[in-house]
Amino acid sequence: MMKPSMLRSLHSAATRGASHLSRRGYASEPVPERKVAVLGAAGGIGQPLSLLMKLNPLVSSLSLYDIAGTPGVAADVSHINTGSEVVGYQGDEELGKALEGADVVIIPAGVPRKPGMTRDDLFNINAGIVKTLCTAIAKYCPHALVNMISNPVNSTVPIAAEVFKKAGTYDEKRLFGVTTLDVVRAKTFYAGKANVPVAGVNVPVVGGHAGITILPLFSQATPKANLDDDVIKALTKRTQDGGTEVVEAKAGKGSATLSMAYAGALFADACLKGLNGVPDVVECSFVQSTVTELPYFASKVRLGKNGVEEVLGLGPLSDFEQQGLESLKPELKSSIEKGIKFANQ
Ligand SMILES: NC(=O)C1=CN([C@@H]2O[C@H](COP(=O)(O)OP(=O)(O)OC[C@H]3O[C@@H](n4cnc5c(N)ncnc54)[C@H](O)[C@@H]3O)[C@@H](O)[C@H]2O)C=CC1
Ligand SMILES: O=C([O-])CC(=O)C(=O)O
Repeated sequence: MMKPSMLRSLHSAATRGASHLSRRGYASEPVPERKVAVLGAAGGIGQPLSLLMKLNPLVSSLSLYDIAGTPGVAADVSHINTGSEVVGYQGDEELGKALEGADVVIIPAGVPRKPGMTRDDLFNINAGIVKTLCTAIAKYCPHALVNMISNPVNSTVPIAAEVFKKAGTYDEKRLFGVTTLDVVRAKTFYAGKANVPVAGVNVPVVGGHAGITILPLFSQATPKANLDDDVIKALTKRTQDGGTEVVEAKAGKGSATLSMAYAGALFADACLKGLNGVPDVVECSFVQSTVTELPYFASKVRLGKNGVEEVLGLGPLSDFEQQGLESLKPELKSSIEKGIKFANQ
């Protein structure tokens, strides 16, 4: 995955004038041409995410789509002196062109929460947006890896799967709910309490992406720290409520955008590395799963040339985590079923 140090090296590459980086990896190996499409590119997440993807040397073509505002965002981002070509597409009639030939499609299109709302309160608007966009993906780039950011992720991923199944293009290896922000938060909060440098911290986060369905596994966090049970409980709650913390702080002006753009860029980078054959790329993601009895579940996933290479198991859980796992299942199950039902109406 893209480490913070890599963002620094991307920045210095960009400031050196890195046109050659679109075709060359870090070890001077030629890397394949890759098209990445961002759907919702003019939004709060979409804009900084487009910027970060423009800095990624694994991207050769960056396609920025939204219902409005993309000409400006694309013109702006295109002036950055990295190698990728940037094209903006606006409105339904340009969606096909935006998607054609895409290797990775990132979807941050949809409305964000306001204080007092749950992610599920976004369902009525975002479910329809995701359904429309996935119908076009099935038509124009059926083999792309789809990175779903739009909430409620616990329902939008099943919606996408059903749309792809109906179109006859579903491949469970290619559909991902982006839960990377939960991991990013868990790492940050853990490093603070454990008093260790955050750059070396790892924390798996499993389950789903809403409230108690977000289950950080601090018992597996590295480096190990002897944190008291009440500290682990507080860290777990803060990770579960991380999105709400930002929604409240923004006081009606939306939800996490900058940290989400960072997390989305990390996950897309991991997908590109996997596609390019880089070994041992492992990230947590909400995918089709047999890890529990639920059909979709977030856990560590090994990424490869076809997307998901292996869905990894949960590993040993503490009693507290085991309880958290049992408590999250009913909510996650009903969010998944809601998505499936909507897509088949
Ligand atoms: N998975 C995660 O961890 C996170 C997910 N989110 C979710 O990401 C979504 C976007 O959040 P923001 O960027 O803050 O919202 P925003 O409102 O700032 O941007 C959304 C963008 O989507 C565009 N859009 C709407 N309908 C569209 C369509 N049919 N096709 C293409 N674009 C369309 C809008 O024009 C807008 O530019 C929300 O659903 C939010 O809840 C936010 C943070 C974290
Ligand atoms: O909380 C929200 O609505 C946005 C989100 O998913 C997050 O920040 O984790």
